[in-house]
Amino acid sequence: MGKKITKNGDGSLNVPDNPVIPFIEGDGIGPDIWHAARMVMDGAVAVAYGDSRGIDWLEVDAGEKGYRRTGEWLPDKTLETIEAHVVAIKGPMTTPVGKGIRSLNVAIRQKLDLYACVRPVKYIDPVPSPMKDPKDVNMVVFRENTEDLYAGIEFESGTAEARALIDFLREKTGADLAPDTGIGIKPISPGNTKRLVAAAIRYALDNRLPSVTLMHKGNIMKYTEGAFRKWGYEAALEQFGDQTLTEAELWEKYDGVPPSGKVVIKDRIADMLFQQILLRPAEYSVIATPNLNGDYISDALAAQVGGLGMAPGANIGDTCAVFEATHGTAPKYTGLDKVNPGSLILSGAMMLDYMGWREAAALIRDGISAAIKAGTVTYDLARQIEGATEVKCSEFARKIIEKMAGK
Ligand SMILES: NC(=O)C1=CN([C@@H]2O[C@H](COP(=O)(O)OP(=O)(O)OC[C@H]3O[C@@H](n4cnc5c(N)ncnc54)[C@H](OP(=O)(O)O)[C@@H]3O)[C@@H](O)[C@H]2O)C=CC1
Ligand SMILES: O=C(O)CCC(=O)C(=O)O
Ligand SMILES: [Mg+2]
Repeated sequence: MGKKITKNGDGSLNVPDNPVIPFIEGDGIGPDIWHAARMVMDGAVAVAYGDSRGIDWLEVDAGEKGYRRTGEWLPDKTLETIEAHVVAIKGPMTTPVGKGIRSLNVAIRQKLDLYACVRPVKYIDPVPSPMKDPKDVNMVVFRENTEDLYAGIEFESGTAEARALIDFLREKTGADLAPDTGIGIKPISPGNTKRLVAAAIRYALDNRLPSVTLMHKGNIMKYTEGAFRKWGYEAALEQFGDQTLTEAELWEKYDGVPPSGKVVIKDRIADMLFQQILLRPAEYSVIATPNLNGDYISDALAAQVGGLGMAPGANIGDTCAVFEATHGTAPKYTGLDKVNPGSLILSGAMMLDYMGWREAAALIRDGISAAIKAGTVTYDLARQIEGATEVKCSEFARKIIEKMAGK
């Protein structure tokens, strides 16, 4: 029987050889990619450690399958179980557009205070890419995960609450809003900004990365996105004064050549950054940004290195972490065993790294690369690689396992 992972006061983990890891299968393509990812993670652990280590998977209820089983979309027990086991992994869950339940994915992040959404974007040779030089794309998005327009504070057009807010805004600001305006609130706070930016800087320092870019639209939204920029620089100065410098200091004191061991903190306005990640990707490394910007830029960056099928991610807080792909449920492919499981498999590799099982994580990354080099790929890559053989989601997983085993 498996044992729980536990966390020490300094944030380090105690990982038993047979950890219990909760998982949520997810909706839409969730079951297909989950089964593929589980197979690959188990395969990697077996190749790396033989019988001495193994994961004891524990399914927890959430989403459509959870609702069918319990009558609840996200039972409290699921959140308690994830928190108690410190590390978990999930497939994507459906959020209806313009009506119905709020996002369960977002609820997990908010309720467990998983404040950093970490999405590494790195080119894996030989994945097809629309970039001239895809190897220059090597960024990690640190997306604030608990507030911003994602907080879900909204007032529907025509409701008494929306009208009261419109009257309040007219009185306080003179804003002349149409009486049937719908309203969404964008909360951004210093505490949540600073802990996110601090996590991004710590990551850059630990991984010897050159810069952290604060991405914002602070010229237009001065007291939310503009404040994010201000608080980001403050966090750098207050918590990492000796280890960081601004772009201005870089030029004034170091003639543009960063001194070793220091991270350059810079900022860019969001729309402009979207063109720079295409035209000058080598200039960006870690990107720290509010929730909605982070949502947009992570899918755009995924496209630059092969698409959403290859885009992993993690939601990390002080007490626990939940790993998940960047993409959603891709409903038109439900049950077809067709899509690329690479994103969830690479999220699994991130999870194994987080647990300190680095050998298994490395095997997964090498195995994916080898399977793609062999030209056996799912539809999304097959349609871009001349002469490739299209395989199913589960077949791609088996090919990765074969490659990990050296076949
Ligand atoms: N964290 C989560 O759980 C998330 C959940 N969602 C939810 O998912 C649902 C659908 O969202 P939608 O906007 O369609 O975005 P999706 O990310 O689900 O899919 C959009 C398109 O991206 C491509 N794609 C996505 N995943 C893969 C994969 N594994 N392999 C290959 N291609 C892939 C497909 O492109 P093509 O058509 O070109 O083949 C697909 O049609 C919504 O309810 C949304 O709220 C969305 C994002 C995150
Ligand atoms: O929760 C959802 O349905 C969508 C969330 C999303 O797109 C994301 O977190 O990247
Ligand atoms: Mg998204």
